[in-house]
Amino acid sequence: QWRGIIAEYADRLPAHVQTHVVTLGEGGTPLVPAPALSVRTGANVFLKVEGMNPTGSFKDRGMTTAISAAASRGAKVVVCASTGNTSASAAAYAVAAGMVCAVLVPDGKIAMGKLSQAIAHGARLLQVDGNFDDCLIAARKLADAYPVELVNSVNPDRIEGQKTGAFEVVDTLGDAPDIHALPVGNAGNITAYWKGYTEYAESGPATRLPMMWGFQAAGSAPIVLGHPVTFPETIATAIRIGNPASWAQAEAARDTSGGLIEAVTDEQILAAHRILSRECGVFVEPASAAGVAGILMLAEQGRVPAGARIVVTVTGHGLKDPQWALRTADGAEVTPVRVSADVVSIARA
Ligand SMILES: Cc1ncc(COP(=O)(O)O)c(/C=C/C(=O)C(=O)O)c1O
Repeated sequence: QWRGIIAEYADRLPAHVQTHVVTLGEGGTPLVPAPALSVRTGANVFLKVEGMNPTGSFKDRGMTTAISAAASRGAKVVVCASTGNTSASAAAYAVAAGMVCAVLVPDGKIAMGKLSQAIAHGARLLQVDGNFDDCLIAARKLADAYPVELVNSVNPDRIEGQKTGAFEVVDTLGDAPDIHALPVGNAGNITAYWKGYTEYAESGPATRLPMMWGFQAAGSAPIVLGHPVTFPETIATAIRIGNPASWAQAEAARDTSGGLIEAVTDEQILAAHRILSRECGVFVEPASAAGVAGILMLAEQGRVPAGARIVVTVTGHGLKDPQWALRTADGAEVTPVRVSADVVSIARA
């Protein structure tokens, strides 16, 4: 029985997250071979399916550690800014910890699945008339002015939890991959994976380090452009972030690993989203497909080393934002059937 990432990686996590453990069994997510992507890229591609976490995204890895640390300090209220998944996760773990949770989300720019989670868990929802970046400024002010814990990825306990994704990849594959690709929004996740890979290489069991390949949405690509984006725009609302909190750390991961951070268009994201569901059997929300869009783009440019072992983190479940499957479906095949009819012959037709 998987015991959650704090118990499974206790020797790799700080003591202060272990005195009062709050867990929903996060982590231990599937590493799925993706032959359809291997054929398309000429590499050997695996998907780290983070939608299989308790609240449907990788955020749970960092929330178990951040909320556990807050609980050990006797916190009663947690607050976070979010494009949706952080708030869904914070709301669930706050309930598990018996805490009150306040979330600040950009008005009208949060996917329904995520909003439903925050509401279901009884979070205090503050819809900010602005973007995620405005929400984060407000959340920081709240945490400065009141005795509430800020659980955004500026909180180092979040990064500590999220680095376990890298540990699991190495524990499953036997070593680090040649390349690790993933979406980049607030840039906590690329920072966390790089931290995990370097720790596993320093003291073993990894014998090597991957290149980190991060991908931003073209309409919301501050790190690619080299300056903040005041009005970020992308259908991948989870990564619609113009001024990443972990900007410098993401650049360090890119440069130290000899990797890259580039942009993919919404069209490329939606094409990858569809390949994942129609050819790999993995249903993700749009932002989660950015890493796959990225390796497909680089393959088209002849920049994917032949036979390279690539792990792509797909970060959130498709049920978070189901409209993208419905809207782009090419007319779902619906055949009317009367119960009395000979269903077999109809199905065969
Ligand atoms: C599905 C999904 N994929 C990728 C990202 C980008 O990760 P970071 O680069 O670590 O920010 C997010 C981030 C979401 C939030 O930032 C939030 O929930 O506030 C996400 O939900």
